[in-house]
Amino acid sequence: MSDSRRQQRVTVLGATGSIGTSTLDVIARHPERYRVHALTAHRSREALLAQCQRHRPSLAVLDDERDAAWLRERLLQAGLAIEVRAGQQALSEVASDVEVDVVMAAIVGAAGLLPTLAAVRAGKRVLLANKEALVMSGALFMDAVSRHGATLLPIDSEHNAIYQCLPPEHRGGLARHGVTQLLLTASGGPFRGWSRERLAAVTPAQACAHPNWSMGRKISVDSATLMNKGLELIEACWLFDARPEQVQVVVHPQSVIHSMAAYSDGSVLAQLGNPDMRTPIAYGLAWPERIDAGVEALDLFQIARLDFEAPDETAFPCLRLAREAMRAGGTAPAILNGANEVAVDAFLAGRLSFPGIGELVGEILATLPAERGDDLETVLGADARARQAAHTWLNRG
Ligand SMILES: NC(=O)C1=CN([C@@H]2O[C@H](COP(=O)(O)OP(=O)(O)OC[C@H]3O[C@@H](n4cnc5c(N)ncnc54)[C@H](OP(=O)(O)O)[C@@H]3O)[C@@H](O)[C@H]2O)C=CC1
Ligand SMILES: CC(=O)[C@@H](O)[C@H](O)COP(=O)(O)O
Ligand SMILES: [Mn+2]
Repeated sequence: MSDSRRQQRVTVLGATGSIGTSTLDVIARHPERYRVHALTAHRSREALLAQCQRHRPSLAVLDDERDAAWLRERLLQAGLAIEVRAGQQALSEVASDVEVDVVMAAIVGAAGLLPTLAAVRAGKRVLLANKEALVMSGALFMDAVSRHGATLLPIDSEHNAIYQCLPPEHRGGLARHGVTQLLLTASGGPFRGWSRERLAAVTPAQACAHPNWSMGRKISVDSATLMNKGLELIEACWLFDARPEQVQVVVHPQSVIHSMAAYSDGSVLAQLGNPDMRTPIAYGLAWPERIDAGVEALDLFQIARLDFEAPDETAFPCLRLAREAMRAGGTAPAILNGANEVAVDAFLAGRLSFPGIGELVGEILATLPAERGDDLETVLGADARARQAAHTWLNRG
């Protein structure tokens, strides 16, 4: 086996989540190519124990020391020599470990920023699902990718699609490669076509019932508010060196076209496939090769039609707020993201209405001034201030 075909050692951050379990599914199909080095979870100790028994990593990480002690004990009883660590720092350690080749960044939210950056700074192949990390720290994240020679592969289905539709060396300005626009598809979520009035009474269960994708609760709510598309617009700007004006959001309810790139000669290249995250995950793991992902072949006769419409930014203001935050620059996207995470938690806990998510994020963006966001301390400070202001807004009389 040549060096490029040596077994790759993979750390999966957020292993117990939707992306994490899909990643392990793809890895298990190719034992000759991949070996699991480390698996991490926040609190799901039973799920992590089952994954350790199945995938036999060298290391496992949980947030709390008591959960870690519980896992250590169970692994010992099972006769498995797996080291268990606890806490935030341990996440960055297993992401940057010299023995690791590939890191799947699949922790949800801002909690993924430091371990993902640790993987980037260690020059790993980083498979980026955790879009919030890039949204928060855009310039410094992309700068770290260049400076440390990391290989960044987008896993978010739309960005993975665009990556596949662009020429291999696309950085340095889209225009140089004849690309005129990126067409970012959106399903429209479970409330596509609903009025603002009707949205007032929606429940967390309704918001989490995505029409096409099975995902974690936070991103499902983001899809329902269109904040997911807003975060993805910002993500696309950083990944592909695009201005917000160069990214057009196209509602496509079937989620079969995962996104497109338009060229100056009139060509539009699209990537299609069944809505199954194992496709972009397999692409990221194997790039530039292709491997079986266990995904059913696309049957166009069964799909029969593909529809397109413009997003409704009146009923769903979060997309506009994200675009404005990207235009404002600096720490504005970190403020948007921090406020949104607090708002989504409050909505899921029954403390905020669905339209309240956009209202809260809009209010925090309007009140907190954005600063230049060139260093990590400033980004983390903006995130903390946004969260504090959002909690104050929620607790107001
Ligand atoms: N699901 C999807 O199809 C897609 C997801 N993404 C992005 O991928 C990321 C993961 O999404 P998804 O898999 O749906 O999320 P899930 O909620 O399903 O999983 C999140 C994972 O992160 C862990 N986690 C949560 N909070 C923390 C924390 N504070 N510290 C450490 N680990 C933590 C969870 O552990 P535990 O189980 O213990 O809580 C779990 O393993 C998100 O950024 C999302 O936007 C992007 C495109 C598609
Ligand atoms: C699978 C994936 O990439 C999600 O981000 C998905 O795009 C969510 O669907 P929406 O288009 O509804 O936001
Ligand atoms: Mn997506």
